[in-house]
Amino acid sequence: MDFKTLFPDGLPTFVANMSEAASNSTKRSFPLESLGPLLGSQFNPLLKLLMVFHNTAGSRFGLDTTVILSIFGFIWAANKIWRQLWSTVYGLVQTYFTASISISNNDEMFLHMIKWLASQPSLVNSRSLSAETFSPNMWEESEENISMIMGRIAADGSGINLNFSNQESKSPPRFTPALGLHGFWFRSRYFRLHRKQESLYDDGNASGTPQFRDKEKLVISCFGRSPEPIKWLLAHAKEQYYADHHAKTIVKRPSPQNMRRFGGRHTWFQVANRPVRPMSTVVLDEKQKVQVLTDMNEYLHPATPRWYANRGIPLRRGYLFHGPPGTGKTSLSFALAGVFGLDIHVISLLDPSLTEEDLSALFSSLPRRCVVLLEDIDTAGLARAEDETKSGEEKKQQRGKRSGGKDEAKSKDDWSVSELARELRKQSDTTEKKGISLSGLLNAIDGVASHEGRVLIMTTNKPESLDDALIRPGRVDLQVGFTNATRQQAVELFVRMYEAETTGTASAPNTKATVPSSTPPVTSNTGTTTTTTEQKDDLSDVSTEVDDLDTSSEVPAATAVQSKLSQIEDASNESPLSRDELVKVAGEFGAQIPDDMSISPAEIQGFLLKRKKSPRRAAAEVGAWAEALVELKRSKSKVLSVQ
Ligand SMILES: Nc1ncnc2c1ncn2[C@@H]1O[C@H](COP(=O)(O)OP(=O)(O)OP(=O)(O)O)[C@@H](O)[C@H]1O
Repeated sequence: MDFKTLFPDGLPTFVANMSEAASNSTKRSFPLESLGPLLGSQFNPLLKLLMVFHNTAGSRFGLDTTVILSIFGFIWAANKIWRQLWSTVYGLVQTYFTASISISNNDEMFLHMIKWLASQPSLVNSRSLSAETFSPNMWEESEENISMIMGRIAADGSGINLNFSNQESKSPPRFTPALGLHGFWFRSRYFRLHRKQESLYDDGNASGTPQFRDKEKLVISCFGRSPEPIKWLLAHAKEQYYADHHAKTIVKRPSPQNMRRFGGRHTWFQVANRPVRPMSTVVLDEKQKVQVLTDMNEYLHPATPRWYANRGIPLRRGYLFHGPPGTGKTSLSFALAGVFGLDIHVISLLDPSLTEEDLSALFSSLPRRCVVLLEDIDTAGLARAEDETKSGEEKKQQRGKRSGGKDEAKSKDDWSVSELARELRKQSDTTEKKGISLSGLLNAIDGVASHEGRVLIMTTNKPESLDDALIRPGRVDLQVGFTNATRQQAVELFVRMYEAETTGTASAPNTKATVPSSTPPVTSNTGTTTTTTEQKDDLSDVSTEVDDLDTSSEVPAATAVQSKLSQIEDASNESPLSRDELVKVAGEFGAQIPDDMSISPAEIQGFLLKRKKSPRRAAAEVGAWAEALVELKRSKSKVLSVQ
């Protein structure tokens, strides 16, 4: 660096100038321009700007820029010191005067806390939020959404059909505190929430490619040396999460394979949260119902684990529900889960991604008490491994048969290309169809490391095709047989279908209706048929009016649609039946169901649903329908002539 150009008058003169400028505040002539060569040409514009500011501040406002710069410097230094001090004090307070609990997003507790935080107005109105799409399920539709849907008319121009095209637009996103620090009050206490995200190196995802995976964590802290207040908060959040649990049955299924690997709450995911199915809605022989209820109640009793342990019996209970399709096996499973307030975990053994290891992991991550439902166990293709089923001699014989009776097998060296290709295909087929073997399933349900406390329900349409090992006592403790509907059950289904409409109560019905001894010709019941024809006439009148509706403006049309809809409903509804009438019509209905039990409750329910507001019409039409259905089954056709 050329000091001569930098300090043409010599360094002492420069220093003297500097001190003169500093001491002479009236002149305010700090030689900023002399810094130019010192800083280099790239700082010239900045220096010029500073000089303009320096000159303006000095000449116009009488300010000394050195003082301003000193103030800024002081503020910066003070800020630095304050921050340092704050972080030291904060660290000390955090270490010695606060308690904290951290929750990983691998745990259910994370969901409880997030749901609770999302319901806190102070937090959802904060400036730093994270938004997520949140779709309420069928039973959580808001009033506002319902009226919005009711107000929209389908694009088919009918003027009466509802339109769901933008149903999602009205469900607001869910807001939760964003990543970072937040503070909130709960029961007069101040809590701090730190929502963190960490990236973890995951070396074996489903695709086999290593990658980074984000993992979230919530750290909740409060003042004081005891974590008790945080525990109360967590307990409260959990309570809120399960607030309506007594009225709902949570249905879970195994998570997708790439999630299952992470274990914990990622093993199972919730697919539904539906209202509890009342036991009374399952039409089944009362004795069987009571038997299974009592058995399960006894098993779930808090004293039972000790009783089992004292006798060295593993704490497991298994039920087999068998019977034709649509006879109520799944319905009873859900009703039982509802009665005992248990979650239901449904596993499909046909899931191609399910391995035996997965199955064991799924069983071992079940909650303490729950219902595990293995549906249609006969279709799962469970096979004993070849070694389990065949003796060595049998296998030898079979090999002999395969080689066409020749003793010496062809050496692999002698294979033709086509034989080689066939063998390779066979091998790849067997690897693809590996799935779950019988021993794999048995191991998962009652192996040494298997979960205790669960209730296992297996359903099947073909109990005779099940392996003896699967249904031996200890694995299946109680069998419940379901049959197609008897006449009496048809009566019960009928009463249950129309009861709410007639008496206003759907729960705890007391079906006193019985099938009359003689079958009355209800189809030729002229009174009923006349009513139906009249209703059809009414309906066509209303439809014509509805076609004339002006749908160009949405709001008046919405009101008009609602009023027309209620007119149509009124027209299709029959006059309400009194309790006695209902019992009588139900009896007439039941009497027309074939007594050879060839129709399932699901089929009867389907028939009634199509006439859900017309009990008399249902009773009038059931004879023809049942006849057509029986004929259809006999001819093995799939096309219904009467519905
Ligand atoms: N016994 C019954 N009581 C009341 N409703 C029944 C009964 N059986 C069937 N249903 C009705 O029929 C429908 C199908 O019943 P569900 O799924 O329970 O039959 P399933 O025996 O499990 O059939 P699948 O063997 O095909 O699985 C349900 O909507 C249910 O309400």
